[in-house]
Amino acid sequence: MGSVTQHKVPVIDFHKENLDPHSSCWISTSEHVVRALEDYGCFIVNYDEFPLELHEAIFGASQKLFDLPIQTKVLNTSDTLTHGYAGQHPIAPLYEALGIEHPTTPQGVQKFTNLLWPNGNDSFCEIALSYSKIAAKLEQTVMRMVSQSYGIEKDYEKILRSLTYLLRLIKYRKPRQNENNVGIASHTDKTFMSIIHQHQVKGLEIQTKEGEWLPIDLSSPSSFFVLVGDVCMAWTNGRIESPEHRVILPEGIEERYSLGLFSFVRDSIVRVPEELVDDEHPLQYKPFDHLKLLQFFSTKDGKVKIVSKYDLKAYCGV
Ligand SMILES: O=C(O)CCC(=O)C(=O)O
Ligand SMILES: [Fe+2]
Repeated sequence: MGSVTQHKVPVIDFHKENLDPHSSCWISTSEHVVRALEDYGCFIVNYDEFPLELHEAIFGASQKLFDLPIQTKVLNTSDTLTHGYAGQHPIAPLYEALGIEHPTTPQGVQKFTNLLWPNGNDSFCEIALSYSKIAAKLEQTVMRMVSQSYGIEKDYEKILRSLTYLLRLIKYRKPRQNENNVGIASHTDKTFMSIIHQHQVKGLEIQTKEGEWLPIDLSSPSSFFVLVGDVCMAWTNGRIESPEHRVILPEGIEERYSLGLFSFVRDSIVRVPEELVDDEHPLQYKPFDHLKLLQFFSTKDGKVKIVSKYDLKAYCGV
């Protein structure tokens, strides 16, 4: 009988001391982060810097947003695929989402707020901006650790100059009779990186490389889920892989709210850094344009297709 390994998504604490790049624990934390990403493509982070009040505030704000009439919510359109309102889709009937473009800037949140609340909503602006800045900082800390470990900081600086964010606010309603409880079917994110936060109700699951589904338990209000998108997988020449994930709504819940801070590389070609290509690691992905990748994986009516990481090879595989 072979031994059975119990897989568990790694949990890493980020606090003041290990977030100082000059500290000795920065190095050990970086090693932990890189190992988690290489093994699972994701990890849970307990992020000390995140205030409890902001957790309550952003989900309170999100609830009010989804309570707006549908005619108002559909005003949230975008020139960029997957960046605007999504809902009532036959393949994901429980899922509804709105997207704030450039949410780490006052102009970005203001533009979104003006559209949905023509009489203004300063509190929403303030909350969405504070939340997005903290989540973006978390992503950048993680990627600094990764790029330092791989010796590709210069390449990361270049990516960072072209990086734009989208804050997606998501609501899943409970299934009606005869509907199944799949909130979002198995997929990998077509992002550079994704940072997920949730409110009380569980349901997010990831698939390990061995094919096992693991629940993501974000039990504390300061827990976040960091996951690699397909674009980061290609950029690291497959050193880290984007994990398949899905949302299965637990029995008996009324609804589930979550938030995704997603990053995209705009107006710049993504190339695998030379340092990550050698005899042992031949080049796997050709240089590509992130927004064209979104187009490649979208249907004619502008909806993103639910596809896996293996499909990326069809777009930019060598
Ligand atoms: O709601 C969640 O927890 C995850 C959402 C997700 O995977 C996505 O929007 O791509
Ligand atoms: Fe996702």
